Amino acid sequence: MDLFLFTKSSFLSYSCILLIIPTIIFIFIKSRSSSSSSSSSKQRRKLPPGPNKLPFIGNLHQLGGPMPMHRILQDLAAKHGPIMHLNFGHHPTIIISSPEAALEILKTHDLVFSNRPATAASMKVFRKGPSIGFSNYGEQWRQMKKLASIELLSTERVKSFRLVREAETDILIRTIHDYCCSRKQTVNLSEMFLCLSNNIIGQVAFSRRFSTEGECNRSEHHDLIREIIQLFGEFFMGDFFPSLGWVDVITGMQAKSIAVFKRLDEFLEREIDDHRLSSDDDHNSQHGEDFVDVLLELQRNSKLGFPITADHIKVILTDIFLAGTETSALILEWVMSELVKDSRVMMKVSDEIRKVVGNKERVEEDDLQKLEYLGFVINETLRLHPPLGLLLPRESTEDCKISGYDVPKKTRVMVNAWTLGRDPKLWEKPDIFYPERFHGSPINYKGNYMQFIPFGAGRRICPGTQLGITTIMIALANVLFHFNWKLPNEMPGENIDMTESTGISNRKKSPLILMATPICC
Ligand code: HEM
Repeated sequence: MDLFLFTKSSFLSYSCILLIIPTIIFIFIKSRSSSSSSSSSKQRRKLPPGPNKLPFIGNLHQLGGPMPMHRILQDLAAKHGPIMHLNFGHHPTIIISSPEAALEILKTHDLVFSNRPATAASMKVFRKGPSIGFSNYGEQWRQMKKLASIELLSTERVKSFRLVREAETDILIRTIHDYCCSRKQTVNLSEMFLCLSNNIIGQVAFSRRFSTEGECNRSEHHDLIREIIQLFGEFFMGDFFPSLGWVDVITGMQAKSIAVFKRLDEFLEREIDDHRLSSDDDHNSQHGEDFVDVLLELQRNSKLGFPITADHIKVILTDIFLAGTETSALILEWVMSELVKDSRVMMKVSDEIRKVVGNKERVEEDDLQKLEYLGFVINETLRLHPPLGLLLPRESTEDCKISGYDVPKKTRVMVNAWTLGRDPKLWEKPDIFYPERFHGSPINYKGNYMQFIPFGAGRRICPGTQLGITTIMIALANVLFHFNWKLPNEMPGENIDMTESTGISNRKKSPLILMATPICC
């Protein structure tokens, strides 16, 4: 069977259509004929699949399309079972949708499945050094991940950026206030949340804001990050059919990724040079050291026992920007969408915050631990809307058995975290947004409960969990403390558009535009 989903056309310039279409038809015919010839040769040889062989479902050539990939794979899993063998182009891939198999991949055989398959985009963006998110497992990767986890994203370091998060949240609240009271306008929360998380990461990494206070206009940097993230979701022919990598030259995809990478490289180079040139006295950030300071200091004192080059520094900063900006913003977008849709939960969580914070001017980070229901609301959103529905793909380094099936070396694996979070065998009424389900439940997002793995699990688990969750909690608590929210034009909350976009991250398709009413006026 061939499952052809070929609907995304943005990357095709008109002149390339002439070339691409015959190529696709050729591949289609070739893959059909090879699958039918192999099945007829199987019949001829009368070789039924062995007991350990994972049945082959078909070829999936997903180039975007109207449905997000995690949904397509969920539909297929409902038909073919929770462990499927598909080919993505030339790459044998298994898709995991059961908690037992996920546990085997992410925990029991974590080491075997700790590689990341290289993609055209990752090779361009990370061509200079070992990326934490996209490199294969190995000594260099271990060093980089340890460096990020201990020196940049540790509990202590995350706490040290508290003033940054609180100050940026204040700016967000002032901006919303200005929109709804002075300008009498609706609020584009999607843009504002992206601005917020971009500025928090900008401050934490470089002591720099990327947009003017009061405006959420898109800065050059803002657009650059968005373009890189989009690049990871784009179709590169070479990723599916390595021998057809030349098609990416003709379609302009290769030039596009080189150009984006060059802009990123120049931007990082400037930031690092500025930090090198400015003495400690000049350095006037609100929180002491930023990530570039920490990395330059580690480079100078060689404390880590391995050399850190300028390229290492750039790669780590790129990882953090790519992984840390959009993820937090899109969770905030989904939480607010779910709350507007369900007035009961909106009221309950807002009441909790207002009761706990009382007469204070704002919610501070010390208040967050008292906001139990807010925590449940965030968990429930992460269950229904994990930003990376398929986590990040992995690849096996040796032959292995999963749920009794043979999985050969170099097989790609995708774990469908989105499906696991909505499995009716694992969750009661899974499609209902019901934060109370986390009350008294031991289930958390730390990678030990396979039905709930929004941050992944095992060696490749997200190292930015704490920074991400703290950013989300402080922003959300303040947005709910200061304002009441509803859809514009008296539209009932249940009419909100909850359609998901396609691409690598699970965003809302349409921006979240709401009416805010300040509590104090
Ligand atoms: C709050 C929202 C976030 C979510 C839901 C999230 C989710 C994820 C997921 C699912 C993965 C892949 C895990 C796997 O393959 O098992 C990942 C990896 C990663 N995340 Fe996050 N993330 C978030 C925030 C952040 C932040 C704020 C940072 C850094 C500032 C960050 C840095 C990374 C890095 C570097 C990796 C690659 C880890 C590796 O491959 O070893 N993330 N994240």
